[in-house]
Amino acid sequence: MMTPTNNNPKKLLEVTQLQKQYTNNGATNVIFDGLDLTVYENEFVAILGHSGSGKSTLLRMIAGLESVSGGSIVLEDKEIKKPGKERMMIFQNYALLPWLTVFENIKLAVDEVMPHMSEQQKQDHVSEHIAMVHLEAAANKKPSELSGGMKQRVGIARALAVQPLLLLMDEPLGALDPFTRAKLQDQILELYYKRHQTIILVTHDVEEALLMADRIIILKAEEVASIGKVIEVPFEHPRDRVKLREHPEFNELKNQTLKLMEAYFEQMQVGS
Ligand SMILES: Nc1ncnc2c1ncn2[C@@H]1O[C@H](COP(=O)(O)OP(=O)(O)OP(=O)(O)O)[C@@H](O)[C@H]1O
Repeated sequence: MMTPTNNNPKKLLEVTQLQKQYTNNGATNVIFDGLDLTVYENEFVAILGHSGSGKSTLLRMIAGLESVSGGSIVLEDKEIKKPGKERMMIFQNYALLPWLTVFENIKLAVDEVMPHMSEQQKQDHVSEHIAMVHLEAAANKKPSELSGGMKQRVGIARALAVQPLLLLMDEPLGALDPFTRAKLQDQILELYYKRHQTIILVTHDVEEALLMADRIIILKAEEVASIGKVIEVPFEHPRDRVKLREHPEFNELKNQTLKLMEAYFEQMQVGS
């Protein structure tokens, strides 16, 4: 695990003096004006912030789905200009192809990024990832036959099958009921431990961020969006949600974070 005590963590992603603005009908809306952020290898970073604080815009720029207006985003010495297979994004709305089965949805991604593998190797690779998210029994089902939680597990399996350097998750569990959500949080953590996957997770949920992340970046939006606070989450991995919820430090940190976000929200209301 990437922990604050790791002596010499390797930088994976460097966001430097990032600027982003949108111009619509001649009016310019500046979202970021000089944001800096470093993410280290094998780190789990959560980006928290209220609606409109720029979380999705930042993640989409890291994914290469959105252009930057200034500054740079560099992944392992390579500047990000467009989407690439070393960064996989998981969306809230699953983004599965409805006419393909679970197996075929994942296979499509594998075919695209692993052309050097034999057909048998690719099929084994897909099966292995289906097993990883415990969906063996649903391998030949279409997305319409699956629950929301199952669809999201397909999305996770598909993203991990591509073996990205960086996994980007934009509110991936936002549409799920609390129990399915908790189960998937645990499964994502399990994959994080097994694969040493570097992850950036965008979420509104303070408890989710504290339960999962090594470090939490809280965005605030006044005139422009910026990093309001960085929290190094002090709890050892692997984490147990039941024990953590009873931990006084967990509750203290949760309350402090909520208060801070409320204050940022108030400031935004005043500014807008
Ligand atoms: N295509 C666009 N054109 C103009 N402004 C945009 C565009 N996309 C986003 N914005 C603006 O950028 C700001 C940040 O939006 P963003 O969606 O990144 O916030 P967010 O924190 O992800 O919000 P939410 O939690 O509601 O998803 C908002 O003020 C939004 O209006």
